[in-house]
Amino acid sequence: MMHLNLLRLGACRVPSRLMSTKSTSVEINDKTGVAILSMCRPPVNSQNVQFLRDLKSSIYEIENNKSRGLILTSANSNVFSAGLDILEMYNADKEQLGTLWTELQNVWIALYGSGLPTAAAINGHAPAGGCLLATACEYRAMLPNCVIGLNETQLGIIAPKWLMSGYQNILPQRLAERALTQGRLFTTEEALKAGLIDEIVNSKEEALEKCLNFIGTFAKVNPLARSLTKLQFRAANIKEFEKIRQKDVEDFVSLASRPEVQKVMGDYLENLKKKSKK
Ligand SMILES: CCCCCC/C=C\CC(=O)SCCNC(=O)CCNC(=O)[C@H](O)C(C)(C)COP(=O)(O)OP(=O)(O)OC[C@H]1O[C@@H](n2cnc3c(N)ncnc32)[C@H](O)[C@@H]1OP(=O)(O)O
Repeated sequence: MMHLNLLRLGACRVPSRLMSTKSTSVEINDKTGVAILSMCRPPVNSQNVQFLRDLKSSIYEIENNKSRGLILTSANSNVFSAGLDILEMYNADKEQLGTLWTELQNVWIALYGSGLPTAAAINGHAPAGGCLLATACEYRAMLPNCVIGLNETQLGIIAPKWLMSGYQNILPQRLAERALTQGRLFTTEEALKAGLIDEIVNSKEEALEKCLNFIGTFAKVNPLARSLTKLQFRAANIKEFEKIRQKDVEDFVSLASRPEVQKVMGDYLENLKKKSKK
């Protein structure tokens, strides 16, 4: 069914502009002005340095092109994003770890601090860094039988405060604290109940349609007023992040390079590989 807001945005088959990088592709519908940013780094959109750089440049390109909104999704059929590429954290030297973390920060601030309406069409699993991207957006529609959450404590690592901002924007404090300390991954159904996602959908197409509808709710709102209002809500988290940005990289490098943390990562990787061979 074609929804009212979709009609307001004039969604129909119209020419689209395409832009792409090695691991992202962007389609901007000329009529709606809404950009669909697809992550395409098979098999699981794990976030290595190049992928994060591509994502950042696509986000800024969409912002600079004066798109009407941004929908983040995955070109992979069952994973939105598996989070940071553990292969790039395991046995990495301090410089590599610092670069990876800096690029993750850059992507987060580009998305969380975007003035555009942002929505995530979560068409697959979204653990850790995948959840980070989804919760940086303003709206989430997700497919059933998937998981989403910040499971860092299960890897022996700690999500810094800025990384928790998405959770804190969305979940009640008590629930956010419990989920983070447990390293809990929510099923789609649990995520809806907790308020971590907005809707459950049956297909990627429906997820995109719901996201487009969400963006359509702003069709009659002045874009600058909307954007400044959004950023006022996010200003305290952004300011706090900018204050600790450099130290946060140092903390990550120091923690991630500890032998006991490297051992947990190595074991975790091995289990992932064993599981995928079954
Ligand atoms: C020190 C301070 C740090 C602070 C905070 C850190 C912030 C973010 C941290 C992170 O993002 S850490 C990454 C955490 N990610 C995960 O725990 C997810 C792990 N992956 C999975 O659970 C599953 O892969 C999946 C996403 C549910 C998908 O399952 P599926 O069955 O579809 O695919 P698999 O067979 O498991 O995997 C295919 C293939 O990909 C490899 N792989 C999966 N995830 C990662 C990853 N994150 N990094 C690198 N590689 C990954 C997996 O090993 C398989 O490889 P092959 O065996 O085929 O070679």
